This record gives sequence, C-alpha cells and structure tokens, in this order.
Amino acid sequence: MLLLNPLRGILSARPQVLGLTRFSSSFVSRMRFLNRLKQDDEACAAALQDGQLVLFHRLQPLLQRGPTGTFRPVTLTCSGVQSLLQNFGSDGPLLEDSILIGCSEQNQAQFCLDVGHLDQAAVAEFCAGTFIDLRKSFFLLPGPAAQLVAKAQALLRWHQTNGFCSATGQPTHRNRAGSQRVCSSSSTIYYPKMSPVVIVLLSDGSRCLLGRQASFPRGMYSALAGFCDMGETLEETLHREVAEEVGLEVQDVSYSSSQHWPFPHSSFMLGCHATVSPAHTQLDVDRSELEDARWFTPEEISSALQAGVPPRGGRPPDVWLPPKHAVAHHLITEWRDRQRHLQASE
Ligand SMILES: NC(=O)C1=CN([C@@H]2O[C@H](COP(=O)(O)OP(=O)(O)OC[C@H]3O[C@@H](n4cnc5c(N)ncnc54)[C@H](OP(=O)(O)O)[C@@H]3O)[C@@H](O)[C@H]2O)C=CC1
Ligand SMILES: [Mg+2]
Repeated sequence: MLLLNPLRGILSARPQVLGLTRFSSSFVSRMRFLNRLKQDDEACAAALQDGQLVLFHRLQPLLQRGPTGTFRPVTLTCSGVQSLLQNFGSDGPLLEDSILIGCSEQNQAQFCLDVGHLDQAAVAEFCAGTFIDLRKSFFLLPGPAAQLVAKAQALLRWHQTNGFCSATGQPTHRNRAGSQRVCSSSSTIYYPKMSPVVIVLLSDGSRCLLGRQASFPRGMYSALAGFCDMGETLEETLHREVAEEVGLEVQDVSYSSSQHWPFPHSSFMLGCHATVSPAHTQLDVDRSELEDARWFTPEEISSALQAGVPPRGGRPPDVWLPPKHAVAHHLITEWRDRQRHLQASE
C-alpha cells in the first residue's frame, strides 16, 4: 500500500542538527567527523538518525530530474526511509544495512542503502524518482554527484560480494559505517579494494596518441590505459603498458590527476602525460589489445572535442572522445590547452 502523500517528510530538504558534537563547516572537521564514524559504531548509528540517504535498487541509483532539467540523486531522511520500509512491509535489509559514503558541507552524514528486495517500480513512484543503471547515471549527473553515486555503488557491490572470508570460508561481519568487514572466525579485517590503473596521454611534441579497444563504442578513442601488476610503480606500469600496446619507449613522465572509475569494478585511475622522441613514433600496435591506435594533431583533437559525445542511436562521428567525467577527457583537454598555449607563444 502506498502512502497518499509519499514525499511529505521523507525527502531531505535541509541540513539537520546532528545528535553529535557540532563541528564548524570546515574540510578538516568534516574529515574528522567521518573518520570518527568509521571507528565508532554508536556515533555512526546516531549520525544515521540525522543523516541523508541515497537509495539503490540492485545497484542502480535512484535519480530525479530537478526543476532546471538536470539530474540529481534522490536524498531521503532516515525517518523517510523507515516509513518507506514499513510501507512496503520490508523484512529484508533494514536501515542498519546503510553504508556511510560521505558528509555534506553542513556536517550531515550521507549513507546509501540498496532496497533490491522491494518492488522497484513501486519504490521509484513512492520517491518520485527513477532507478537508472550506473553507466547512464554517471554521465547524467554533475561531477561531484556522479563520483558520490559511483563510490556508493562500489561500496554496496563490495559488501554484496564479500560476505565470506577468503581464507577460512566463514561469514564476515561489517562495522556500522561499512568501511570494513571482519572474519567471524579469524578476525581478519578486509577493506574495500580498488585496482590501480595507469592512464597516459602520450605526445611526440606536436601530436598525441589515442587508441581504441574493439569493445569501445564505435568511433570512441581514448588515452592508453593498463592495470598495474603486483609490485610495480606507476612509472613501471606506464613504460610496460606503452611498450606492450603500441611498441614505443617513453621518455618524460608527469603526473596529472586521478579518479575513481567504477567501470567495470572500481579502478583507481592515475592520469599521466608522457612524451616519446619525435624520431621514434612508428607504432607497432598489439592487435590483441587494441583495435587501432593513431597520432592526432591538436586540430583533430579540437574538432573531436567540439563534436562531443554522440547521441544514443545516432550515427557516431568517425572519431569522438571520452565524456567530461572521464580522466581521459581531462588529460586530452589539458594537452590541447598546452598545445594552444605553445602555438600562441611561438
Ligand atoms: N576513466 C577513464 O578515462 C578511462 C578508464 N579506463 C579504464 O581503465 C581500465 C583498464 O584499461 P585497459 O586498457 O582495459 O587495461 P589493460 O590494458 O591492462 O587490459 C585489460 C586486461 O588486463 C587484464 N587485467 C590485469 N589486471 C587486471 C585487473 N586488476 N582487473 C581487470 N583486468 C585485469 C585482463 O586480462 P585478462 O582478462 O586476459 O586476464 C584485462 O582484460 C578499464 O577498466 C577501463 O574501464 C580506460 C580508459 C579511459
Ligand atoms: Mg589497455
């Protein structure tokens, strides 16, 4: 049975006073608050009572289109989720299954909860939202919301797949925040994992190198990427991946930026720029890894950036680039801007 006025009182519209010490709204106090919630189950339970919750259904986040047409995650209060669970007669995962994902600027703890045991369409209607696949959601949401939702989904997935200790086979139990799981037999502690990946935009001074895997959407080219092998440094991975994939030797390496990438399973992307000697740019592409790799001029990059991401269903342009949220996009625009600057100062 649905409540007549389902939204009343369940959407978290404004910050609430926490049942905990109130800190000033600074970055340091937020980080200390979050750290305390990870270590102190009672404090975490109290913060949940005053917290904001983002709902998922079988790992799909619940989104809502705002008045300006942009999407945002639906944020519920604790009592709102309680009434939702009661309304649906839920005997599955309860509020205590919520996982801590962050802290708002007003020091309000943020949690996520997967209600995959409830009827998806009915919950969506109750909350005036839509459950949307993470791949779609990630690119519909503005940057910070996309990263928060990706983090939440990664944590939910990790808990759903780490219910047993890989050494003893016994059940593991989570702390209240969901920042770790402990084996009930050996007390071994497990933490959520990311796989480190190095992604590099290679330049020969006037062109940059992009490649595509056969599995990429048609026409999409990206910077070269590869998982770190055990024991490798960032630089060693970068040199090895470039040698393996396109048969080149790299000279200078510089770090640019990083990101958590949720697809397919939580990679930690370390974005770099690197150069090769203009005298040694002949590619020897490993076709088992890449369908194609090519050098692109700044002009070709600028027009590919202008073309944007092709609409679904339409015929894609011959070359298009990863969308704004991807670190590959950031590396490519950084390189293009640097080339423009160099050309202007010549
Ligand atoms: N955010 C961004 O801008 C971008 C992100 N990416 C991401 O970077 C990641 C890595 O790029 P990719 O070129 O595919 O990597 P690699 O070149 O390393 O090739 C992937 C292959 O490496 C093997 N592998 C080794 N370690 C792992 C691991 N920990 N997890 C999964 N596979 C592993 C697998 O081979 P096998 O199956 O044979 O064992 C896999 O098929 C991808 O997940 C991709 O989504 C890529 C480009 C842009
Ligand atoms: Mg690769």
